[in-house]
Amino acid sequence: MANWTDCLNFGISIAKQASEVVLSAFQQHKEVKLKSSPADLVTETDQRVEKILISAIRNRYPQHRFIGEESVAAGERLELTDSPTWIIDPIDGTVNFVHRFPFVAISIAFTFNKQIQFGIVYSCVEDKLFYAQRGGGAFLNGEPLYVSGQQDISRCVVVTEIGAERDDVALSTTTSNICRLLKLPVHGVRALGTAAVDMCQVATGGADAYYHIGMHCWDIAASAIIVQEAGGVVMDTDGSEFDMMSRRVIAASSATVADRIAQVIQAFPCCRDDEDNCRCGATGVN
Ligand SMILES: O=P(O)(O)OC(CO)CO
Ligand SMILES: [Mg+2]
Ligand SMILES: [Mg+2]
Repeated sequence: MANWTDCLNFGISIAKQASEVVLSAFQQHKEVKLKSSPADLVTETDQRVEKILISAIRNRYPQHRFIGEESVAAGERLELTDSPTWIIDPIDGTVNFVHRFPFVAISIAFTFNKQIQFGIVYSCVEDKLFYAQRGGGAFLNGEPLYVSGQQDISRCVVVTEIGAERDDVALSTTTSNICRLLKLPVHGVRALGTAAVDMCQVATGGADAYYHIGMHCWDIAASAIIVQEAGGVVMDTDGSEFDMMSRRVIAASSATVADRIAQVIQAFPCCRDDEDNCRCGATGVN
């Protein structure tokens, strides 16, 4: 079996370099364009960082393939094959980036035979580097990470996002899911504005669970393996096996907590990332 450590180390080094671009633009005025909805934003820095990452990786690994948020938004086909593939979100938390709310991350996952081999989430402003390689444990700035192990939903801090979908069905489902969780009760519900960093909170034990319907593979693939390698559970919101293309995810400190959240929340219709006519995330509103 291939050992992808060289790729992981290269990914970490280019994520750190690219974060300099994010940080130098962070305090500046940004030109903002809309994508799939008025809450789905893109800036020149998102596009620039994705180009920097892809060209550096392509230079070093010319045979590898890519799924990049902004390349897909520009019309590139989203297709996961068995080839080594880098799944890139150049800025996870673009709304935060635009507003200078200090949680923005570069998220890089790597798959082979369609299985996630490693994940890197670099929370740029916090200078926190989360990473994990399959079978090798999860780390934050070099220190091992462990989930809380919490089994009791009524003692959980649960992280989620409101998301970019603002149609009536998505909004009412999203808000009623939060109400149902609060009534269980849980200790609290939180949202940092970046799915990648949200999920990494579960890996640190600072939160006990994360769930969302409507995120894309580039938002969640890297942090999914980080949560799993920290001892957590990642599954679909319907309780089935995690599928990064399904746009539904629960990441939790234990199977008990994940199952309880799956029982409580409802999903709204959301086309799969790898569906041919799914234009979710593609430039539609400008
Ligand atoms: O900022 P991005 O990459 O659009 O991602 C959002 C999801 O919509 C936050 O995770
Ligand atoms: Mg994102
Ligand atoms: Mg992004």
